[in-house]
Amino acid sequence: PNLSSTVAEVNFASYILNASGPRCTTEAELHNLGQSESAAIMTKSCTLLAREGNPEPRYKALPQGSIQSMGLPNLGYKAYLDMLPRLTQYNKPLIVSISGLSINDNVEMVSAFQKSAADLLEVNFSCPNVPGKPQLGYDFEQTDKALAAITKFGDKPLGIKLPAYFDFNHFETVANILKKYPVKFISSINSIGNTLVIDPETESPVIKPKAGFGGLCGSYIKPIGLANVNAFRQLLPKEISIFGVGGIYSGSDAFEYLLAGADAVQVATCYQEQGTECFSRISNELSQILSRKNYQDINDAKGALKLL
Ligand SMILES: O=C(O)c1[nH]c(=O)[nH]c(=O)c1Cl
Repeated sequence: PNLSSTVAEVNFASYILNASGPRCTTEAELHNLGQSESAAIMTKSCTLLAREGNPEPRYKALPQGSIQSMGLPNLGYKAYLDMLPRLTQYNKPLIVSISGLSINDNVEMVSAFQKSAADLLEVNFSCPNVPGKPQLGYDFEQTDKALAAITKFGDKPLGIKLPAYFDFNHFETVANILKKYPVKFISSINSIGNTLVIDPETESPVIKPKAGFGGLCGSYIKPIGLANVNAFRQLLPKEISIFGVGGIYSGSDAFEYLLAGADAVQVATCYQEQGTECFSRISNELSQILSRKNYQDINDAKGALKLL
């Protein structure tokens, strides 16, 4: 069956792409993604200047996912501006993730990438791991202010990477803010911020930064990602596309996001743990599920969740 998707009016050859974060910081990693079955090349969230990130250990694989507090390690936005033209050879959408530490930083970077080889801009409102920096997406006033500032210019599709919400009032408040601006997509969800994993043997947290508080990823958070995708699908106009993220390891996980209404899905932890083979495997598994269930096309199953 046909797995191709249109997200924010940009065509993707398949439904499965990499999420910002794992294995997408260096140019070599991005060329590797270009040569893989990932439907796009998505970069690690970038900041104005290069960053080392948080002290290690800052990533810990867990039985059903991971906990991490990387602290936005990246090469700085100018490095990504410079390498983008060398990544167009793979003929797949280039998505730049931008995570400024202030609204001014976001304005400077968004305006630069609006004039770049990027196809889509994903602005990260949900990094939970910079000490002293709250997640923008949990401050509705700042979210509104930031959107007003970064959507002022350029015609490349701009979207927002959102944190998880857990309350219908929050879904509605955020959806109403998004509808005020020319936002073309959302990516939902980011890791669940500020969780704590303790090792009873060492009697310590499993990661060093922020006294062990870090973003929870992987299978643990799939039910939260599905709920956020489905809630925003119902609250947002169809003109706003939705990337589903959170705990996708298999074609079945991807199919659940499809039923919830996702236009395409991003894979993070599974890509971190398994490498680029995950994209073709997950695509093939999804294709088999669609065949078995007699769906000819992704769009026949999109948002087709059958309530009890
Ligand atoms: O610590 C990180 O770099 C990080 N980690 C996350 O789980 N989400 C993010 O958006 C970022 Cl920017």
